[in-house]
Amino acid sequence: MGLRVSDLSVARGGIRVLEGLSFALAPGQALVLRGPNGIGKTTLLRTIAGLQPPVSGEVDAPAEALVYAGHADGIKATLTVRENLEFWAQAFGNSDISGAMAAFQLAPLGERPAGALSAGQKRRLGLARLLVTGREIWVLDEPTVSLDVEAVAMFAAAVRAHLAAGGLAVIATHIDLGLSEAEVLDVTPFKARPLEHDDFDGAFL
Ligand SMILES: Nc1ncnc2c1ncn2[C@@H]1O[C@H](COP(=O)(O)OP(=O)(O)OP(=O)(O)O)[C@@H](O)[C@H]1O
Repeated sequence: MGLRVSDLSVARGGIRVLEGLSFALAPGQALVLRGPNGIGKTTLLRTIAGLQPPVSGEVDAPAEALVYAGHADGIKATLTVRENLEFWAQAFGNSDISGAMAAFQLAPLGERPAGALSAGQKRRLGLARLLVTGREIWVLDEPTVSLDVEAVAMFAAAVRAHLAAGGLAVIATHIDLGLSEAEVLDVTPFKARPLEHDDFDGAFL
């Protein structure tokens, strides 16, 4: 089960931001997306995740194998850390949250309402959620925001374990995750050119 992106163009707010992107990932592979603020990484990830349609081109990935984690936490503030994970595990047809709790060292926070966590702790919970989904394709937008060095290492280890188990991941990040095995794609050269009018005069008439 892989992910293939072919000649993809994506738009935000009706304006094309990236065009002509192609890449393929096989099980066990990770791709890190780089590029300056506003270039279109979030837009690309949302398109890959099927949350918005492409302008043109194709994303070939089984939707039922994919999970997207974006900027919004999606954490239920009144549930405890443990209950949040149990809720998500159940939503994805799983029950065992122990691996996820351990990977992000959440046991000491298990009975705390998620609303009472710090930003970095919330992020750790949000990332732990990936593990309970059991899904193969992780599409992650800035997963390490608010994380300290130790938590970034937890995340990198979780990605590595995911890849070793035959998963794959596309990750937009500005920081070095220390994942030397990941391919890096700078999307800057794929910035969409301004639209050219076929009928230049017509635009003024
Ligand atoms: N709701 C919106 N309506 C219109 N344009 C938007 C909207 N949200 C973002 N944009 C614009 O779309 C472009 C692509 O944004 P996107 O969030 O995909 O970039 P990014 O590469 O993820 O940036 P960052 O590194 O800052 O997260 C930017 O120029 C941005 O200003």
